[in-house]
This record gives sequence, C-alpha cells and structure tokens, in this order.
Amino acid sequence: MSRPELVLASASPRRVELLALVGIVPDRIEPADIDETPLKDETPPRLAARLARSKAEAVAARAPDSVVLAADTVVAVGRRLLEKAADEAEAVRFLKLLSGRNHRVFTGVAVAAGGAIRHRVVEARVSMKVLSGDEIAAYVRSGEWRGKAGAYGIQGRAGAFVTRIVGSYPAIVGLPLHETVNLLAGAGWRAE
Ligand SMILES: Cc1cn([C@H]2C[C@H](O)[C@@H](COP(=O)(O)OP(=O)(O)OP(=O)(O)O)O2)c(=O)[nH]c1=O
Repeated sequence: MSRPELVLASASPRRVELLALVGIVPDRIEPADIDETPLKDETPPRLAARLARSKAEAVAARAPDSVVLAADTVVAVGRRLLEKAADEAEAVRFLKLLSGRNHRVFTGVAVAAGGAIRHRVVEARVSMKVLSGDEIAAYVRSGEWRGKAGAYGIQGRAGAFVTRIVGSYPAIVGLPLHETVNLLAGAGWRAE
C-alpha cells in the first residue's frame, strides 16, 4: 500500500533540514498563514501547542487525504513571552532580556491525519552568558536573529552565547525529532 502524502505546513527552512537529518523528506511544503497572537493569559506551552495545531489544521482543511505536520517555537524568559522580533530594536530588547539568564524554549509539534490531530509540546532549558552591548549590537547587525523566536539561533553564531542546555536541541532549532517521528508513526507514516 502506498504511503499518504506528507505535507510540511511550515515556511521554516530549519524544519526541512531537521527532518532530512532523520530521513524524512516532505512530499510538499505548504506554509500556513495564521494569526500567531497569544491569547490573554495563555502560557507559553499552551501557545506553542495551539499554534502548531492551528497551522496543521489550516493546511489539513485543504489536503484532507494527506498527513500534515506543523510546529511552533516560542521562548519564555521570566514572565515574558518572546516570539519573533519585529525589528532590530526589538531584537536588542530580547537579547538584553536573555543575557546572563536561563530561559525556556517550547516547541509544539502537531500531526493531522484522517480528520484527527495529535500534538506534543517539548521544553528545553537554555542558559546564556552575559552579553555585552557590543556583542548584542554585532549580533543584531548580522541579521541572524530574523525569523527566529527569541531573536537568536542556537545553530548559528548565537551558539557561542549558550553555556548549557537541558532538553532537546532540535526542539530549540524548531522541531523535536523524537516526538515528530513518533507522531508520524502514530498517524501511519514512516520514513522509507
Ligand atoms: C530559539 C530558536 C528558534 N529558531 C527558529 C525556529 C522557528 O523557525 C522560529 C520560530 O518561529 P515559528 O513561528 O515557530 O516558525 P516559522 O515562522 O519559522 O515557520 P512556520 O510558522 O511557517 O512553521 O525560530 C531557530 O532557528 N533557532 C533557535 O535557536
């Protein structure tokens, strides 16, 4: 029996690269365009779950016979929730908040198949060294922060800012691989 089509509901190039590491190549990529505004008093893990599910549902509505995979990554520091920075000034603010502290990264991953949807939320804890004003300015100039939750990329230059992580590294980069493979297997989809 042939496998159903696998659709990745994401515009994130990192998610494609992470899937490739475990031998998963989506048949199609169709980013979901949804409103990512948090609800009032929504916790970071609930937000990551809701957005991952909404992205998967939005694309599954147009591809009911496919297996649809989506994810969402948010950063939480203290009581603050950090999504993607809108501009350089916001990126500077985010990096000042993360400097010399621990924060948490939550990635929700959702798989929709056959009218059902299942999800997981994976947490990682990240410690960052104290960042000087010059380091923040140089990092923001590099542009690497664009399109990344919390305005940094652990897989890039900001990897040198990180002193310790507890939890899933691929979840920080945008997709927890263990949970993703399990969710896909639960939906009857396995890599060849
Ligand atoms: C913390 C962190 C996040 N990120 C990325 C992962 C996600 O792509 C992005 C968070 O934004 P998301 O809204 O999760 O995803 P996206 O906008 O890139 O793509 P789509 O909504 O279409 O799926 O931040 C890194 O690449 N490295 C990091 O260290």
